[in-house]
Amino acid sequence: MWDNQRHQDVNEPQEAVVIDGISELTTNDEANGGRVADAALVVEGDRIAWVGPSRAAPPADRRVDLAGRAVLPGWVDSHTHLVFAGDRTAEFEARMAGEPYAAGGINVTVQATRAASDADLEGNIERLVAEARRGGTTTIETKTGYGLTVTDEVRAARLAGRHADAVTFLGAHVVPAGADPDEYVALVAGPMLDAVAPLVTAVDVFCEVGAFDEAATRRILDVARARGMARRLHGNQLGHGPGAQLAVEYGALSVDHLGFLTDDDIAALASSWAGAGRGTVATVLPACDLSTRMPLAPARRLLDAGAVVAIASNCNPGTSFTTSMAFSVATAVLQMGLTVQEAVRAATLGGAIALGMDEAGWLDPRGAAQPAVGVIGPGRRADFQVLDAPSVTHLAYRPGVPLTSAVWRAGIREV
Ligand SMILES: N=CN[C@@H](CCC(=O)O)C(=O)O
Ligand SMILES: [Zn+2]
Repeated sequence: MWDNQRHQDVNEPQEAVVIDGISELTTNDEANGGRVADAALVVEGDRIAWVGPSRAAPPADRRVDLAGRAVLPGWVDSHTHLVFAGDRTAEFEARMAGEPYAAGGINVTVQATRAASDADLEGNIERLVAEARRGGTTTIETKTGYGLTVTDEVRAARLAGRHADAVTFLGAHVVPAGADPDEYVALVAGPMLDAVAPLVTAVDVFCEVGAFDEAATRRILDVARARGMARRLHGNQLGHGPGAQLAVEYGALSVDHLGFLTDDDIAALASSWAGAGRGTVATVLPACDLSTRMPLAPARRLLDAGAVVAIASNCNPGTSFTTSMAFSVATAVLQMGLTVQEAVRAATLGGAIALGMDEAGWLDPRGAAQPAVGVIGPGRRADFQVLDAPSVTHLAYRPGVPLTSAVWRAGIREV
């Protein structure tokens, strides 16, 4: 029977642990059609060593019996903003009373974040990463963007890099209160980017009315591309804009939000995957769409057109104060028209593709090369979650119920 004790010895070199009694194993691996019934898997060190039907499981040093529970990859949350202080409860209450969301609220968090100590900021990141882990998240990206001075953005990147698997530079979040817009864009694309570059893995711009227009977005993306840095965009969140098309043009890893897309935008995102290289992932943020009372991103149309879709939490104090990927998945199923399997894939492998972590050798913020994530298959990082349910269908069938009962990351049971 599955016990709830943490297994401290799992990461001993080459110890083989067979996880057996899996009613349904979601692998995201084409080698087995993405799913294996009555399955087992073997963990060795920090990797998956074997996956297959229970009856064929090889001998191992230790056996864990899941007694008919479902296993799936750990969530890969490819979009969060965890480096902040303060909260925006009052703004949320006003929104629920009918006020529209406006990007200007970001400056409220900027003031609180600048005033906070390193210890307070780091404690907040740690708490939120731990909360995400309890909910099944094994890989998490986070962004700067509530500092908006060279010193504060560097501090955010440094603190984020101690706890997140990927750190994105979002100096181009909004123009800080009192700053000249042109001068601020020059600062972001110049000295600020120079200072944060060693600490981050990608550059992001909030391309939206009230944040950065097309010309400013191009200016920053041109510099990021010339430096060989990965690009991503916040786009098409508050209205239709050029974000999705710019993301494809600049070969961005992802464009995120996407509540306002034309057929042409959807076609561009889909056709970005037509060639041999990587395209741009369409990342939808269901919890944010609900919390801002904005239109839901057209995830169904994106998938039908052939786009690669990711689901992320967008955890931040303004538009989406949740780390729950399970809630995001359930919402994508119940409100956006995805099947459970599509939503689970988007929240695991989709996120890994959006972060460039679906292939081995990606570098974490400490500079260590990591095995691929998002798939449960031989050689992949041993990141997976156990549900207190017989299938992933229960994630949407029983919405709001905390079904994740164990979480393994890099071969270690952490929850
Ligand atoms: N859209 C831009 N940035 C965040 C919101 C940040 C905030 O309101 O504090 C987002 O992804 O939703
Ligand atoms: Zn965001």
